[in-house]
Amino acid sequence: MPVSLDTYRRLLLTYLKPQWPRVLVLILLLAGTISISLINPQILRAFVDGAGSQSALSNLIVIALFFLILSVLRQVIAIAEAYVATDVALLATNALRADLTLHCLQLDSTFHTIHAPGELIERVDGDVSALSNFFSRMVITLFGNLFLLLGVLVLLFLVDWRVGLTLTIFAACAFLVINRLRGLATPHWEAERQASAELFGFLEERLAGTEDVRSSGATLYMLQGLSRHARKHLHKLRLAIMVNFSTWGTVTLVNALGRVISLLLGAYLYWYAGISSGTVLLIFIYTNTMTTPIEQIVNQLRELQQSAGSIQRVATLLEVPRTIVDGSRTDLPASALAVAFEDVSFSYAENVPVLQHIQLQLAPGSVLGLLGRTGSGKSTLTKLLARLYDPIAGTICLNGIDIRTLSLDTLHERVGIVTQEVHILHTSVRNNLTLFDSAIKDTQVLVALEALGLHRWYQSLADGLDTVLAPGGSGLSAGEAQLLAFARVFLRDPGLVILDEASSRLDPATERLLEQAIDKLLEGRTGIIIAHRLSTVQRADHIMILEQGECSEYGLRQELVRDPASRFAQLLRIGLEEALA
Ligand SMILES: Nc1ncnc2c1ncn2[C@@H]1O[C@H](COP(=O)(O)OP(=O)(O)OP(=O)(O)O)[C@@H](O)[C@H]1O
Repeated sequence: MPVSLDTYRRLLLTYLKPQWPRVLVLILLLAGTISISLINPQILRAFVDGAGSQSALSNLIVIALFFLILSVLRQVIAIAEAYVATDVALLATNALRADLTLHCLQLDSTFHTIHAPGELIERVDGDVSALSNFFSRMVITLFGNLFLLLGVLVLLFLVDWRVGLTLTIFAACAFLVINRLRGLATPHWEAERQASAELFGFLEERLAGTEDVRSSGATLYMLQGLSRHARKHLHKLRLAIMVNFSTWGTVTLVNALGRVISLLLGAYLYWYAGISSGTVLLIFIYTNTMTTPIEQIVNQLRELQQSAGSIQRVATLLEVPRTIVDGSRTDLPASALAVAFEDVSFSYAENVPVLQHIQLQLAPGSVLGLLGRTGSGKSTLTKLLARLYDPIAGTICLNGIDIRTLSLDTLHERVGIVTQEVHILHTSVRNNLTLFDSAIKDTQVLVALEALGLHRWYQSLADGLDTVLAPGGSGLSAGEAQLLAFARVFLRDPGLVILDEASSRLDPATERLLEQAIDKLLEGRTGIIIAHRLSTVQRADHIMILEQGECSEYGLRQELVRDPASRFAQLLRIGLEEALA
């Protein structure tokens, strides 16, 4: 699909406008090189004609020196131009990269379910890098070359109108040919970048699951998949290069034709119109100078073709709307929060209900134990509270405020979630706990570690809070990783804590440590715990049992325990851990 001019315009305006002084310098430098390119052939003509008419040697030396100075100056300007252009490109691409990253982070979970992280990395990095030339040179060079071409044609008209007219017709024909070629390769480059993104997506996904791949003996299968993706990429790349190459070959032929025309014209006018040999040289050099901008324009168009794929994909990504609309209210209290679900229903896909008509009232400071078999919708219910998704019906309130009207920052500050899957970042312990919030002091971090029973672990660290943790937390036990996740939430001091208890069995000592940490975490806070263990369930004031997305039982734990007919009492009799397995 061709990229609309409006897309180009919007991207350029958004990312070049903030750095207009640099862009202005770049334009001035470009104007300098254009002027020198137009003046140099005139000097050469003066030299050749001067030599032909046996002008004084001193005159010729002055002309040669002038030519030399201008040539050096042109190089200096070219270096400055490259420097400023790189600056402009990096600033623009970094800003775009930051915008895309932010946009991806803000997109809802449905989007992230469809797009693998590797694919997004390729989008945010690969495609944006491919756009760097677009920002730094493409438009400026395109216009610069266009001006150079116009300047050459005007000067050729001044030499002789027949020369000017012939070469203008040639330039127009050359443009028509080139224009027809424009856009031919775009779909091929788009397909190439898509194949590249898929290759990266595949690699990322498989490398993230290295242990599973190895332990399940799927290495060969994975390599076959990799080779399939690599083959597809190679095929698309080859096709795109071949289409490009044919464009390029045609342009070279057109340029050679231009040189031949200028030589023939020069020879004709030398014999029949008496122009000087210097002027013949001038016509040839100007025609040469003219073929350069035509070639460069094609070059730029070629790169534009290449980047059109990236531009299209970046623009498409930026246009993916956020289904989760940010609210503006920030007036949640700093204390424990009341939670209410009013007839909430949700589904990931149409007509496949995952939660149906959920009613729930939790007073500030109380704890809900959420039970249910795997796939019953427990995690989904907690995701709705963090607004990773919005319900399709019903309302969720915190302290009587519909969470859709709350600012997402406030919501995420006041609702802390610990999932079973703890993401440990490859950075210092401090950063892992504060999540780069420099307002959190080291003393607070140490208090959190102490409170959650991690002080022994902390003392074993070689560099204290500066100790860098291995990527993915591979150096940590499951219990330690869970406790670190608790500490993260503890430091943010939320009013509601959601805890997806680890279902894996831990050794009794670690389990005790986790129990104490959970107590500490819930102190003075409202809690929702997806519980797998009896000991955890016992700290809940309310119990909710989900079955296939519906609430099959909800009430005060003590009352449910006392009622032998209750589902909860049955679960306790069977044994919670066995019943929920
Ligand atoms: N991102 C998603 N896209 C589509 N369906 C999903 C998604 N996440 C979960 N589901 C489906 O929704 C249903 C409820 O899943 P959910 O993870 O909430 O259950 P759960 O009770 O928390 O299970 P578990 O105890 O195994 O974590 C399941 O059928 C699951 O397959």
